[in-house]
Amino acid sequence: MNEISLKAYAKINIGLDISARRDDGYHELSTIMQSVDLADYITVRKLKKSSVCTEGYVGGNNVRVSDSQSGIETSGNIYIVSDDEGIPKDCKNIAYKAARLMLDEAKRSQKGTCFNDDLSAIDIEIEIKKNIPVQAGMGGGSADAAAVLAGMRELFKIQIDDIKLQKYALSLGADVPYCLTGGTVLCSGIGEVITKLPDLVGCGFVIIKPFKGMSTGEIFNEFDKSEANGLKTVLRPDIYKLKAAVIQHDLDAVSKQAVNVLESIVAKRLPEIKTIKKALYDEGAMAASMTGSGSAVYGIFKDMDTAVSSAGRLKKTFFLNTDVRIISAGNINKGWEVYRHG
Ligand SMILES: C[C@@](CO)(OP(=O)(O)O)[C@H](O)COP(=O)(O)OP(=O)(O)OC[C@H]1O[C@@H](n2ccc(N)nc2=O)[C@H](O)[C@@H]1O
Ligand SMILES: Nc1ncnc2c1ncn2[C@@H]1O[C@H](COP(=O)(O)OP(=O)(O)O)[C@@H](O)[C@H]1O
Repeated sequence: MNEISLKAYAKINIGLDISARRDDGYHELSTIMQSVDLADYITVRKLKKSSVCTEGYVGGNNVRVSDSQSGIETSGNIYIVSDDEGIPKDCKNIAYKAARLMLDEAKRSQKGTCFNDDLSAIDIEIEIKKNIPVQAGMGGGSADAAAVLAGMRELFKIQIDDIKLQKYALSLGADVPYCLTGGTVLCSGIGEVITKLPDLVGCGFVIIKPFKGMSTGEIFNEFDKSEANGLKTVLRPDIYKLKAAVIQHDLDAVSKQAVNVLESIVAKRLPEIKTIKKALYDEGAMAASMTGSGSAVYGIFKDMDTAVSSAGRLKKTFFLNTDVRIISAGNINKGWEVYRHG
């Protein structure tokens, strides 16, 4: 097998509460995470060293940059190729970091075995076809990283268990362990304590992403400042009620708890959040809330057909000639899946 292709699914946060700030700056949170059927397409490819183009090679819309440009100690080049001009193509790409961990792991586990690949003779190309909006609170980069971890384990037949893979995932970012698991899940800790819940079936989502994205770190910083100034967000979800509602498949009760404590912070910077929520409610959404640290907002609709027709109407009417992206999506019970071996 020379390559593996995977879908890396986006997530939304249904309800997000923050309980504490840890000494390392991370925040303890509670949130229901839900995978949605909007995916980046990831291909991990083995390349013979000689077949690799020179550093900084530009082909079509794709840019390849080798990690030797990053100045870090490396063994084996990793190339990021993407149709999205906005995401990093070097060691700053989280998919790159995942590939580096797994390539090193492959080399360690190859020692003393009769493995087919001569790892010193190959480079890795990670191709990312981006569909998940960036800086949306939809975990796009985290999903890409999780797919690379899972894909490389299979491609190189690396003998590591799920526990170690989850550890690697957490070292990459707070959302990555969830993206390895996917589906309907209660996440706590900084995101790594994962409790599987029954699939939230039946409903549909309309997701609206304003043109401007949000940096997760900046939003958590502002949240801290707002607390310090006595502006503590008053609207909080009751996560216990939310969890119970998911278990009972009670979509009305789920909708009542779809509240995100980071939303008011982002809405101060982006007035569009309020406008988008109103438009979703006017369309009959059972709830409308920002996902993660923003800037995308989702509406919960009673079924997928209603979500699709509402998204169509919003595109043609309220948001016509407006710089927002409108997506209708259903839920899915996984974070990633392999769709091709090559
Ligand atoms: C807020 C959430 C909710 O699902 O989603 P996004 O909006 O990013 O999609 C996540 O907790 C984001 O997870 P992730 O995007 O992986 O965060 P990381 O890269 O690990 O951290 C980026 C920065 O966010 C802050 N951070 C992140 C997670 C967390 N529980 N507490 C934090 O304080 C830290 O300042 C950190 O430096
Ligand atoms: N594979 C990737 N896909 C998207 N963004 C990436 C990727 N690798 C690194 N990034 C950087 O991570 C930041 C956060 O991106 P993203 O994962 O979309 O955030 P969020 O989870 O908040 O939606 C972006 O500013 C982007 O430059």
